[in-house]
Amino acid sequence: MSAVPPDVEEAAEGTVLAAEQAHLAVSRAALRRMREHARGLSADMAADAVSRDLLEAALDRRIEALADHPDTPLFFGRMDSAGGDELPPTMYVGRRHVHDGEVGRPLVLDWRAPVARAFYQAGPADPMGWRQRRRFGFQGGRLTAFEDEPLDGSAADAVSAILTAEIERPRTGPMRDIVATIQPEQDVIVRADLDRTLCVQGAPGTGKTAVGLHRAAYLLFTHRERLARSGVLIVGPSRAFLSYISAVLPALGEMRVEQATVDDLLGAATAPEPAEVAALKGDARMAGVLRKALWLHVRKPEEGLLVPRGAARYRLADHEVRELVAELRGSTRYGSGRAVLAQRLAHRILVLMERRGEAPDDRVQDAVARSRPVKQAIDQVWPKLTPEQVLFRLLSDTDLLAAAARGVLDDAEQETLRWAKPYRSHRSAKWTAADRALLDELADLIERTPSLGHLVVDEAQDLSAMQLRALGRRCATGSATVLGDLAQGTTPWAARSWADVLRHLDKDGQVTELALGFRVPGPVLDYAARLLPAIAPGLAAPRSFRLGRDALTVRRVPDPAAATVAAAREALAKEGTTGLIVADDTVPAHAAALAAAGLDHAVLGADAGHRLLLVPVSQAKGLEYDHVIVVEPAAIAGAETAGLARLYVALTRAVSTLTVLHRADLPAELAG
Ligand SMILES: Nc1ncnc2c1ncn2[C@@H]1O[C@H](COP(=O)(O)OP(=O)(O)OP(=O)(O)O)[C@@H](O)[C@H]1O
Repeated sequence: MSAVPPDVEEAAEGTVLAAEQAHLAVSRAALRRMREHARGLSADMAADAVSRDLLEAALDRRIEALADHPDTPLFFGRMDSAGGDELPPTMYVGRRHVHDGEVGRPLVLDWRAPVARAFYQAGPADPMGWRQRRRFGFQGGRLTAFEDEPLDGSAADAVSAILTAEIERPRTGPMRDIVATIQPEQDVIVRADLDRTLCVQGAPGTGKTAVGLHRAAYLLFTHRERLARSGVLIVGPSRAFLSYISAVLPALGEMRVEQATVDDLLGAATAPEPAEVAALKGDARMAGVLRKALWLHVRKPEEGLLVPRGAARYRLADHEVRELVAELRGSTRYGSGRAVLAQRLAHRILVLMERRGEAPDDRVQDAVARSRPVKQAIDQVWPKLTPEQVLFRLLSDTDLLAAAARGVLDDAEQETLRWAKPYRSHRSAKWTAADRALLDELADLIERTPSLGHLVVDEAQDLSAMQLRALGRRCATGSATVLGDLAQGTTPWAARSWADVLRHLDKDGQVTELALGFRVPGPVLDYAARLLPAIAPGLAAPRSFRLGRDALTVRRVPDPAAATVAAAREALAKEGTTGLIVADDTVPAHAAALAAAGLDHAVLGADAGHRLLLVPVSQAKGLEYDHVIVVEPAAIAGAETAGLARLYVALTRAVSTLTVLHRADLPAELAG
């Protein structure tokens, strides 16, 4: 076979590139027309004012979604078919459908369309009817390169340069979507059916968060109507994390997905508490204790019921009331039980009326159910309660706690739970993070919590059984994508197995693993992995996609403060962001040192616009920076029970370089 001369090859490539640029220009013009068309649509055809408002809002969203962002490529891939009848000869894959208005010819297909799956999944083992995959390289919005991959197995097993460039690109701001480079094993998770709950274990930087967000976008596209009604929620570990990921879904055209921390959902803590108390309150056994505590408030009726109606008086004997209460006790939500009991009592009275020859209808039953004697009887037997009242009593009333916890918690555990200094009332009580999950459990025992269509839970390893139950009931009729890493668990109640997590969520789910890291360079990941035998002995050491030969520097320094300033200055001279991760209690000292040295910086959370961020280690989870400086690992490891796991999180935030500075000896597990 004769080789094609380089200049001829270059010219041919130039022609192909020009043709692709022309297709981009045509697609952009078509998108502009689609947007103009949407602008021209009127909401006036709506039947009434409410429908008009809804339609107007939908049109506004449509117009917004059709905006052409000059910096994001409209398509990033192309597939050429192998010639069968079922597939189009060519398909361009991009962030949204773009079609030619006149004939409706598709110019770009949304990456979430079923046919577009081939762009991510087709390979020599299964070309799925396609002959070739083409990836495009962009600079800003300009198409500058392309790369072809035959799907018949004739290509050398080379790694795509465009993919490598995308993964190695310096990070400059909030997280970006990965829609152009989703990997086959990630795509399987992204496109899993809506009714499947998936649990993804993955080492740092394997793309769990990215996959969770793309799955939300995929599900919203594929089940638009159903999920528009029931809703999708992303739950993340901190506000800083949510702000970091906040741009991803809007970039994929999904403007209306809720994002929340567990605190946002359950309420923030107003009091701290020792780890061992928190761990016990987070234990799944508390669900049974709370249930019992609540139902212990239903008293055995000692009296019958007397209902006067006009001149007549109707009487139910005490045993009849007892029977009705016993039937209902524990078989309904506590709150609805009150209403049902009122109706059943009223019904019995109605039967008495009929026996006396009256002909009462439903309205009479309702009136009796709402009458004063019935209300009084119910308030006595089945009192109205708030979650706060019940938890207040449980944590302050030794007898109630003993009765509710009998056979479940031993004496020492009951002692641990009880407030050492009880509050004066449920109104003045301060609640801890663990209490918030208990209150949520009680709220659900009283009134059913509404369920969403899908929940994405990130950093799920950090949630207690009781918090997981709170999330599980928020997707009781839906499904969940559960993401996390058992090695990064830092809470007193961190999960030890995903089977446990799924059980607490009350979901039948499948556990899968992502094994290839896209963030952390190989040498840095290997270094951090020295901690794994101590923090998660069951997990295999992660692999990295990235070589990053000079990525790791570990330096013992006589003056950490000065060395930190020097390292920060050095990092700032390079491209991208720098995260200076330090033990929480040393943040003010480091901030002062950076300010004194005149280095522009912000403490994480205060302001997103700075290239140098000072990060309290407790806030680092889920985040990433091009350059990371970790100061005094021993201080981080020594500050809390799960200190080594916290250190593992800190050491795995770097995209390009990690510098570890220490004066004290490194923790033995890391020293190697
Ligand atoms: N297929 C991919 N193509 C390009 N970039 C990717 C891909 N998968 C992951 N990344 C990038 O790798 C980085 C890490 O991804 P992500 O934050 O989702 O990982 P994670 O598993 O959630 O990490 P952690 O456990 O540390 O929170 C991100 O910058 C993400 O954009």
